[in-house]
Amino acid sequence: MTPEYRSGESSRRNERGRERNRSGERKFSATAPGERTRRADPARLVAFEVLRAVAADDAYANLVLPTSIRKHRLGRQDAGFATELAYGALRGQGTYDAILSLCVDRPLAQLDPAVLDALRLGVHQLMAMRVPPHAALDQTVGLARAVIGAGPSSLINAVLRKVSRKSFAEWLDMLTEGVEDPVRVSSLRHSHPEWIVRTMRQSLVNHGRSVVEIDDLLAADNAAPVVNLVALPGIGELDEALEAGARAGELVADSALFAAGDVGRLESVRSGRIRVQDAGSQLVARALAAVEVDHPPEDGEEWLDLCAGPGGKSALLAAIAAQRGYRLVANEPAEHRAALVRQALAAVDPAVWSVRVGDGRSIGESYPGGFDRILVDAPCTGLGALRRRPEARWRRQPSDLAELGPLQRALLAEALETVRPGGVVAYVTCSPHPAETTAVVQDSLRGRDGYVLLDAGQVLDGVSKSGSLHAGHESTAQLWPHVHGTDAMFLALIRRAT
Ligand SMILES: C[S@@+](CC[C@H](N)C(=O)[O-])C[C@H]1O[C@@H](n2cnc3c(N)ncnc32)[C@H](O)[C@@H]1O
Repeated sequence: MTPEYRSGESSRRNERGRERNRSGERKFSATAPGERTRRADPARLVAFEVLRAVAADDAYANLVLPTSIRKHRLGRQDAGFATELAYGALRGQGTYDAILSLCVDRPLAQLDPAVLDALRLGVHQLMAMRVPPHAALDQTVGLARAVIGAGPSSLINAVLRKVSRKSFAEWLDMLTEGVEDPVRVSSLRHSHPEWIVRTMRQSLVNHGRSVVEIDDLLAADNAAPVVNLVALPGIGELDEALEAGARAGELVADSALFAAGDVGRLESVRSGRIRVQDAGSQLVARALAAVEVDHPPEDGEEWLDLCAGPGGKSALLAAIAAQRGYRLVANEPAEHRAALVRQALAAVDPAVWSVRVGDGRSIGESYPGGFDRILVDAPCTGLGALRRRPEARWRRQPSDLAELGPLQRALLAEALETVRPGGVVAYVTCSPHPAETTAVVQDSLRGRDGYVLLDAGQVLDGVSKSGSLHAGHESTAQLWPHVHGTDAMFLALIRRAT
């Protein structure tokens, strides 16, 4: 069935895409579901398309969403509403399904997957978006009628009515009443799979923090991250972004936080002089650039980004290298990602950098002279960036860790062999999981003489604005979303003795 679009709805949305004029009272339409709207509100249709593409085609929400927003020509407010709805429903899926299980008369697995996605969208509007209940019901039924058919209208209407009878806090209390396992409680309250909750508890302790922080950490995963910007040193200025409403970043130099809409409207961003990059990524790249190298070559250092795609850290490193008269090789095995690296580096003098397309595990063969600084930003589970990838928590499996472990160790081993005496390797992941952070570093250094673990926390402090991040623990460093407002980046710095 071809969806029809309804105008006017968007005029009730405010700047952040939230709906205005919500009264405390729960009102429902007096009209029977079969007689109500058969049209899909374009913003809700976009959110529905995103959920369907994620579930049915294994798509990434952050890639599908902009395409769908463009296809349906959403304005800024509607785009904000669609983003909050799609991302919120995906992040909240675990908790929302638990609520729905208490309101549907059969196992959720027996529902048409499209109906289940429509219900999740309805629940998110009711529980987290302050959409008036009658609008959430009417619009979800209208969406379902337009894109799925009339069949499930009554079911959707009845289920969402049940959901709307309690507040989110009341549902959470009901779901967790009598549950003694703290992992299960956190999983239900913060919509994370139990294995990830367990992993995060272990990660906090492993990196010298307390397990009582777990709820703050999981809650931080559920908050939309503010867009972080970096002005490439010597190339970009933040003026335009600041004039457009950005505020200077508190963690690291040349950074800003931009919460004023589409960052693509800034010319400095379009030209690549300013880039979107999490402050944690900025900090770890700057830490590698800041640490001392023993006996640096007189004709300038050679730097390597071993796992460069899509090129965020390469761009920052290359800009710093350019300021110092150094050179950077950015290596990436996937051709399409190598193309993104070239794009990311385009604003930096091309005499400074080159891109190699190849497996990092054998890079030493191509560069027998080695490098003075090597960044190993290893392929990892990305468990430290769940707030950025709303569906990732449901897709990742504990078995991913076992698969990635040998690759992470092989890449770090190759970097340790390829770094020049006196040079430094930075091992970085956007995951705090001990299996891909400290265990990889310890295994790689075991039995290998002549390598020293530097105090990464101290080096990070040195490149931070405050001078005191409290990220270090036993020589390595771990940033956290709930503490630093960054992705959970891990950093180890290893120097090869001269
Ligand atoms: C975490 S990402 C790097 C992010 C990047 N440093 C940035 O800041 O934009 C890991 C990258 O490693 C690449 N990779 C996977 N296998 C690799 C290998 N064998 N050698 C080198 N890189 C590899 C992936 O394609 C991916 O682009």
